[in-house]
Amino acid sequence: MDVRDAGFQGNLDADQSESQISHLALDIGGSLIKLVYFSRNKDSPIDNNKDSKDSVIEGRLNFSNFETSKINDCLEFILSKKLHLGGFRCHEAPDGDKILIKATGGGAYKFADLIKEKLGVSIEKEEEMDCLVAGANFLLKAVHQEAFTYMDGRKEFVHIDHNDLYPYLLVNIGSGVSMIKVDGDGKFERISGTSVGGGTFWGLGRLLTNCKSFDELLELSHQGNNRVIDMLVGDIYGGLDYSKIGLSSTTIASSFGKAISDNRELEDYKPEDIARSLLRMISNNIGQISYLNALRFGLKRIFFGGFFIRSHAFTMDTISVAVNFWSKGEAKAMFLRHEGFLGALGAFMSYEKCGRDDSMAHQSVQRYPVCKPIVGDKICYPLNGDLNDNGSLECSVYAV
Ligand SMILES: Nc1ncnc2c1ncn2[C@@H]1O[C@H](COP(=O)(O)OP(=O)(O)O)[C@@H](O)[C@H]1O
Ligand SMILES: CC(C)(COP(=O)(O)O)[C@@H](O)C(=O)NCCC(=O)O
Repeated sequence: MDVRDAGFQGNLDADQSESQISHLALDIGGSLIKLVYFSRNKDSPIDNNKDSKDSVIEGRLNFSNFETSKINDCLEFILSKKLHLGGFRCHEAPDGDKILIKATGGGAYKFADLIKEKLGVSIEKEEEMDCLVAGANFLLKAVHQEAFTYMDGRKEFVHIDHNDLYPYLLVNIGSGVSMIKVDGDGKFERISGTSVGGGTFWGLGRLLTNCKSFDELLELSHQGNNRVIDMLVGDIYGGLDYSKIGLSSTTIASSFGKAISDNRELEDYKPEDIARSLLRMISNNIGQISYLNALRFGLKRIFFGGFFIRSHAFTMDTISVAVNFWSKGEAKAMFLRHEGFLGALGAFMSYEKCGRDDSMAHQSVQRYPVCKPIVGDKICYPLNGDLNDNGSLECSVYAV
């Protein structure tokens, strides 16, 4: 994809018509459905010259998400914007299966029949790990200032040397957590995972604090103080560091450890403090397991994705501190601006395979431009903290 200039914008303009939208891809996970679709700029002509290798269509990649439990709202959204027409056509298929939409994640299996019934299109399933890796590689190669470090409240963009990107560890924190060693385009191995992930934080957090939304839980954690519930080294060592083994008095010795000794009930704790301890416990644990897996394979760079992160300062800070602490400063935690959309982007990129399929190349050439990452073009992003919700990425796609 030739990303010439990019910025995050709102959703589609109201007057964008169906003919301007193509390539809908879905990632239907345990918690959230992620959508990526391309919308052509109104003034960008569709180039029907199928012999040309260089026809460029300018437009935007749009990103949206819905809770998986509200899949019907998502399908209504797709219908209202006619996004379901942005699939690819398979002439050999029986009538009802002629339009196929790329989808990945467990929900591509679980909801295939519902989608067929409600949208009248079929799902072409793409493997989840393939998509995560393809999405991450695309972002790291094609989008300037995609990756950044976050430590002590400071965000620093990381220059990615395309000739020295691999190997790296990709940690996707969704409902559960997958850890993938990436060695190249399409070359990877899922080396580990843990069931203590984003679903755990949201599930336990909802039960313990009674909050009604994930954002409310994050907001609570922002205001809380984990020291009220966590048992610190200093609580055990009379306010002292345990310097012989490198633990300062403020290190958490036992997450939620004070809750056992206090004779206090759940309602005696502030929801803010519970949310803070929980977020810290889960982020710390993921950071530590990630580092141990990086160590197993000698990987120095760890990229974190998944909607759990939500560009949340405290989450990123905790993960970074854990990686830094355990690696003694050797390994680096890096985050991705499109953190939650790796799988959906990977499914989106897989439309390229359709363009290369001889049996339908003709139709694909004319109707469905194919994205080809082209590295090195500069993109300028507005730097604010709220880029990943329904933002869009301006780009050009090459029709092949
Ligand atoms: N609005 C939200 N509703 C629910 N969970 C959210 C929301 N925003 C972020 N999350 C977090 O993101 C996690 C899901 O991340 P995601 O990468 O979409 O995984 P999955 O593919 O399993 O749905 C949730 O478990 C939760 O921790
Ligand atoms: C099963 C999953 C790949 C599904 O992906 P998700 O919907 O959580 O993004 C993921 O939840 C996971 O890797 N869980 C951890 C399982 C384990 O290795 O213990």
